[in-house]
Amino acid sequence: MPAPSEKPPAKLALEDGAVFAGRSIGAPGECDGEVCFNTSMTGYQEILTDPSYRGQIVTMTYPQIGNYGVCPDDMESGGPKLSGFVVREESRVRSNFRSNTSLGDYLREHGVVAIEGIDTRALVRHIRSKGAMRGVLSTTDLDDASLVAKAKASPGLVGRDLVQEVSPTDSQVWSEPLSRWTRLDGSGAEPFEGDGPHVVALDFGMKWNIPRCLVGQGCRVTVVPGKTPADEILAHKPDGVFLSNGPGDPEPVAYATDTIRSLVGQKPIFGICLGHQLLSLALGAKTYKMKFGHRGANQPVQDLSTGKVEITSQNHGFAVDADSLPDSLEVTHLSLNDQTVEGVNCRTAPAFSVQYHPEASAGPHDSHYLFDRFLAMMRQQAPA
Ligand SMILES: NC(=O)CC[C@H](N)C(=O)O
Repeated sequence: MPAPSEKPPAKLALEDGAVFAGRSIGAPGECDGEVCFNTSMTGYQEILTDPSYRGQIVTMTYPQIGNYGVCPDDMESGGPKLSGFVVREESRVRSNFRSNTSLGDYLREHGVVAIEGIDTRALVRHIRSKGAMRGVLSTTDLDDASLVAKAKASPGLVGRDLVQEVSPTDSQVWSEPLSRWTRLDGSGAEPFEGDGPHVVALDFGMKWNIPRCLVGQGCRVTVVPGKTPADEILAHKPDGVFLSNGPGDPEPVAYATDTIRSLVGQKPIFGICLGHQLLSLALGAKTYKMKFGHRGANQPVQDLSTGKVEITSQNHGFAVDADSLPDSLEVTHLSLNDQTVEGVNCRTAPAFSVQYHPEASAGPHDSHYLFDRFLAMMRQQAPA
């Protein structure tokens, strides 16, 4: 790894004129996107490859990133999906028998523009007080005025369908189980096609740990593109339909809300994150853009049905508006940080969803029980 003095200069500029100068730790080039921050201490690899970060420049609040390298087992998709990456300091050493490459080499290999050496605390305080902002990260243009102009011209997230950039074009049967490093019982990880309830997963940019968890529950899992219409989904004869996470604003993904609306009541449905927002929209609720969102592995959520608090992994910048819920939807989970909606249940049909990530990766496993709830719902609805 090059010494800090040998790393080329890089700059991050925000649309409001703030500019942060640092050093490049990734590929040469320039990217734009919404600048957000994640408070996880670990999980940078899962964050880099989570397709929900499409269109975003992610800042890690934890000050040193890269310490445990990059491991082939910890991918959440086929490669980085975000726009750019910001850290306080890239670790000079990587120490992990599971890793096969360093963070910097991985970023360069995949063309990710990334910066270190900026005051990430100042950047995060800026975004927290002023709200999420568009930005530009560059190693090729270091002129402040030019960068700020480019940040202002960046399209942002609102009103764009980013799902189509990360959703697959073909269906596949999923057989990869949880890696043995994340299995709660520590057992091996041979490919496995479950013989339990058949789940058709609508992939809007799905994190791979979700189908791994479903297979871990014994489910047979068929992953289909996010644009798959209802009749094609039903032709797979599913016992349940899963709605995945995914990037950007849920409102423009109208083809998915139409599909979901016609599936509600026909099959048990479980949605995570974007899937939760799309289910809520399909049933008549509204979504809105949050000031700076929830991203981290330490977000407290209360399950209102049990009163229990779970610490959750989250990544979202939009949310379901509690005041817009139709009578058919009830709030089941609340954020204890800001009282926003974290889960809903349909009163009239077997369908529920959460705004956070029970598949963890990275993050705590407190919410894994939601996969059990989905399994129980499918078993209950199955014809005798
Ligand atoms: N992880 C997700 O599915 C994110 C959902 C949506 N893109 C948001 O930012 O709110």
